[in-house]
Order: sequence, then C-alpha cells, then structure tokens
Amino acid sequence: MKDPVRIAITGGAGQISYSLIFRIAAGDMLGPDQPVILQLLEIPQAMDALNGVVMEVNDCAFPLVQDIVASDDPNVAFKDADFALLVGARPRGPGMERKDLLEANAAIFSVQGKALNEYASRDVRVLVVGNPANTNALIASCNAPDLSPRQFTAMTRLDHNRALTQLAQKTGKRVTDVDSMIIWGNHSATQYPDLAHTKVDGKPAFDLVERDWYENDFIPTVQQRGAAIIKARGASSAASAASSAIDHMRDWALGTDGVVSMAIPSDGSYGIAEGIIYSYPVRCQNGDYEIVQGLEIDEFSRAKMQATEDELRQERAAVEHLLG
Ligand SMILES: NC(=O)c1ccc[n+]([C@@H]2O[C@H](COP(=O)([O-])OP(=O)(O)OC[C@H]3O[C@@H](n4cnc5c(N)ncnc54)[C@H](O)[C@@H]3O)[C@@H](O)[C@H]2O)c1
Ligand SMILES: O=C(O)C[C@H](O)C(=O)O
Repeated sequence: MKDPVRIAITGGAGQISYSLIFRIAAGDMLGPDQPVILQLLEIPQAMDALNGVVMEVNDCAFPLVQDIVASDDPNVAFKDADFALLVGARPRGPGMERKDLLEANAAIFSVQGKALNEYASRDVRVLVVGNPANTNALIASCNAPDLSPRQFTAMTRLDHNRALTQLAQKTGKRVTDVDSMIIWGNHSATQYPDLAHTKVDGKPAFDLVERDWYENDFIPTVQQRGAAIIKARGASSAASAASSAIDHMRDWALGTDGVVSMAIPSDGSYGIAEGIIYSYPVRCQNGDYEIVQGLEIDEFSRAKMQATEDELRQERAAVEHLLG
C-alpha cells in the first residue's frame, strides 16, 4: 500500500463538499490504491455541520480513508497538505455576477494563502473553486511567496466539461469523441469557449456545426451555464463542480493524454501578459502541466481572449491591496 496523502478541503460543510469529499474518499481523484487523510476546514459556525459530514464519511467505511481532521483553523487544516481544494466561499445568487463576490470572498484567500505558505507541503497543489475563482487563486498565490505561483490554479474544468457535452450533443457524438476543447480566460461570463482547434471524431468541429450555432448558441450557453443552473436549482452547481474539481486534480497529479483547460498563472503565452490567473489549454504529465503552444489565433478569437483578459485585469486592480 502507498503512503497516504493529505488532502485539505475548505468549505467542508457546504454543497460542493457534500459530493466532493465522498468521491475523493472513494478514490475517484487519486485512484483506488492511494490512501488519503482528509483535512477539512470550516468556519466556527459550521463546525457542527462539518462534524455531521465527518460522521457520514466514517459511516461509509471507505477503505482508503486513513484519518479525518476537522478544524476551523487554516493552520491545522493545511498542515503538510499535498493537495488543497479551496472551495469554502460564498456562492452567488440570482442576478449576481461572480465578480460581485470579490469583496465578500477575497479576504478568505489572503488568509488561506498565508496558511498554505506556512504549513502546507512544499509540493502542495492548490485548486481554487470558490468564486471568483481566478482572482481568488491570484490572491492566495501572492500571499504564499515561498511556494511557486505554478502551484496555484483555478477551476475552469467545469466550463470545459460543459462545452464538451454541448458539442457532443449537437454533433450526435460522445464526449470521448471530442478532442482539444479550450476554455480561455476567466471563469465568468467573459470566458471564451473556443472550437477553432477542436475535433470531433478526428474532424474539425467547424466542419460539423454552423458558425451561427457556435457564436450565438454554444458560446453564450457555456458562458451562462452557471447562471442557468442557479435559476433552475435555486442554488449553484454542486455535484458537477465537485466532479470537475476531481477531474482537474486527477489530471494534474496523474497526467492525461488529452488537452484540458486549467486556469494557471499567465506567462506571456498567446500574448496574455503575466500577473493574472488565466485559463489555457494544457497537457498534464509527470505531475505538471504545460500550455499547449503554437495554436493559430484568428481575429474573432483574439478579441474574445482580450475581453476576458481585460476583465481579469480589472478584478486584479480591485484586490491589489490584498496581493501582498
Ligand atoms: N469554479 C467553479 O467552477 C465553481 C463551480 C461551482 C461553485 N463555485 C463556487 O464555489 C464556492 C462554494 O460553493 P458551495 O455551493 O459549496 O457553497 P456553500 O455555501 O454551500 O458552501 C460554502 C461553505 O464554505 C464555508 N466557508 C465560508 N468561508 C469559509 C472559510 N473562510 N474557510 C472555510 N470554509 C468557509 C461555508 O461555511 C460553507 O459551508 C462558491 O463561491 C461558488 O460560487 C465555483
Ligand atoms: O455560476 C456560479 O456562480 C457557480 C459556478 O461558478 C458555476 O459555474 O456553476
């Protein structure tokens, strides 16, 4: 049996965690031969609810779970963490944009960045799910100067997965037939789901779908999917967010043949200047990710990539005081 890894999950009593924790405990993230120690963080007012979640995890008798730590202290929850899934934050309600949460949630990520810097494993991989995820990840990273910025990522995998299904359904194929889906930019309504490089069953997506569907149906549907779910469910996406968080971490840690979307520190690739957490197409191997390079960008794509970059720069400007 392998040595256990420590997985910190914040917002342990929330909606997303109610799916996420159990799937990680079952081995969906790191495989059926990887024991885990779960380190769950909540705010003091939610500790009773968190203890209820711990009771349920125990009652599942998951063979992979070696220990569970439940705490309201980030320094305890992040101690020696190999993976940190930062989910705990306020969700938006109807009529709000994700950036409206910036003020309420930003402070959480500066505190947690400092705690990760001080207490987590030096190799910790961090995924920010709490919204606005890209800018919260930037805040956490800037408050963790002893860790590499590359260790801080934000989740656009849910957008990626949404886009896969939209295209598969439109073309009458399966999601596994779709290759090189790309989400560029922010996990927000300005994100750019790009089909210019996507293939379905080996054929360019643009040979199979109308331009009108792409511009006026596919792009807005993916951009607005979170709001559509809030309208339908009366609460923001939870099980699908948990599933995508697992996909993101699994591919990062264990690798994947395909192209996936991850929001990562911009490094100048594709003309996106440094200083923001921007979603790029990446390939994951040997526990690391690399941006897919060399894709041709036409004028339509360039304008959309620029718009979402502009929004991220505005979000950054609004939290400059928290960037350390
Ligand atoms: N990136 C994405 O694709 C994506 C998808 C879905 C939801 N989200 C976001 O994820 C976040 C969580 O969503 P949810 O539906 O689970 O919300 P929720 O309100 O059900 O749960 C959030 C939990 O976080 C806890 N929390 C708040 N502050 C905390 C802190 N400082 N430390 C630890 N825990 C804290 C709360 O007590 C609560 O239990 C929201 O911001 C939501 O918008 C992101
Ligand atoms: O849309 C939201 O506010 C929740 C989440 O970010 C989503 O995309 O479902």
